[in-house]
Amino acid sequence: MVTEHAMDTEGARIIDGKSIAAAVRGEVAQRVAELVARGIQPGLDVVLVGDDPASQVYVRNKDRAATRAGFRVRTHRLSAVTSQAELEALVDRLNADDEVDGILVQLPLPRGLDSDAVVRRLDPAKDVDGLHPFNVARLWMDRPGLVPCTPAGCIEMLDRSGIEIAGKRAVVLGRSLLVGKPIAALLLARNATVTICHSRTPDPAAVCREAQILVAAVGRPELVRGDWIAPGATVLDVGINRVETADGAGRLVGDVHFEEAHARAGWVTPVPGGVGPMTIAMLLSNTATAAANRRGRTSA
Ligand SMILES: NC(=O)C1=CN([C@@H]2O[C@H](COP(=O)(O)OP(=O)(O)OC[C@H]3O[C@@H](n4cnc5c(N)ncnc54)[C@H](OP(=O)(O)O)[C@@H]3O)[C@@H](O)[C@H]2O)C=CC1
Ligand SMILES: Nc1nc(=O)c2c([nH]1)NC[C@@H]1CN(c3ccc(C(=O)N[C@@H](CCC(=O)O)C(=O)O)cc3)C=[N+]21
Ligand SMILES: [Mg+2]
Repeated sequence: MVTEHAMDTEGARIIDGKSIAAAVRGEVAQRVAELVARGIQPGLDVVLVGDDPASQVYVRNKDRAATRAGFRVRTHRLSAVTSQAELEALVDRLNADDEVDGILVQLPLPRGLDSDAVVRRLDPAKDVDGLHPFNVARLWMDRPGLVPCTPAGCIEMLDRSGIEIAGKRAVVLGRSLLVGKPIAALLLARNATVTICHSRTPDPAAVCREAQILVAAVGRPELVRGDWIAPGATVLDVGINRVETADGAGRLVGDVHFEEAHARAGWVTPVPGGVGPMTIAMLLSNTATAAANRRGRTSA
């Protein structure tokens, strides 16, 4: 196997999402500075309904990163009892506002709200999460569009770590519209042979053991154990799970048991400090792209 040399007694190499994300954010800041020099102030509006814990982590880190990269950022915090009509009215308002380049509606929405209807209502040109059916179709057609941030971040981490995708066997655990499916589409577009596992897959451990690239996006703390991982494989851990600790403080863990993965894999992403920071960097990149596309590249 190509990656065998990477596995030695010291364990897997860590893919440092934090530092790769910092490099991406630096490049985005440059693009933002160019827009600002043309009199364009790119703006990102985030909608958070209720108090999903993973969304709270996202909002906290995203606001600061976006501001530092030169964006105008606004977070609309709505109560968990917001109605569908109120939420859609906000989306309409943001669609119509020319100062808004990117709109991100945090998922999952609280019970009773129809996220599909909300996402369909977004202006696809402002859909920096890449979830509108237009952008989903573009993704599966291998045409450039706004690509979901976490999947785009996973590919960026592989590329910037020099990990080959073409010809590899890839297994994606999870089939959500936000993460699992778009990651599978991007790996497929890059000529990996892709298998998708989900909650009805018999013996997912056996399927995962076939993977040269394994992406875990299930939202199950440390589901993936060492014996799910082929020696030398690349393991990307998308999971963001808050678990209780004895001192009551709680801590963040991924969908992969990090120590066991580290002992077997060739490359592994940590949680925190792995895929999460990349999601934010790619969100900023998408917002800069949306701003450049919307406001015209030739006007200056
Ligand atoms: N790092 C980051 O930037 C981001 C992290 N996340 C995190 O990633 C995780 C996944 O998010 P998301 O995709 O939105 O979650 P969803 O809950 O929408 O999807 C989970 C998927 O995992 C599958 N699944 C659940 N349990 C198992 C199991 N035991 N074995 C196999 N498959 C299983 C489900 O299968 P089925 O379809 O059959 O129900 C489903 O397809 C969460 O921890 C989330 O917080 C999310 C976005 C960004
Ligand atoms: N429409 C939508 N798009 C999303 O992309 C989306 C979403 N809804 N809902 C919630 C999930 C979760 N998510 C995270 C992104 C970054 C971190 C992140 O920054 N993590 C850091 C922070 C760690 C910390 O603060 O302790 C890390 O992993 O190192 C976390 C979680 C995006 N999501
Ligand atoms: Mg995303």
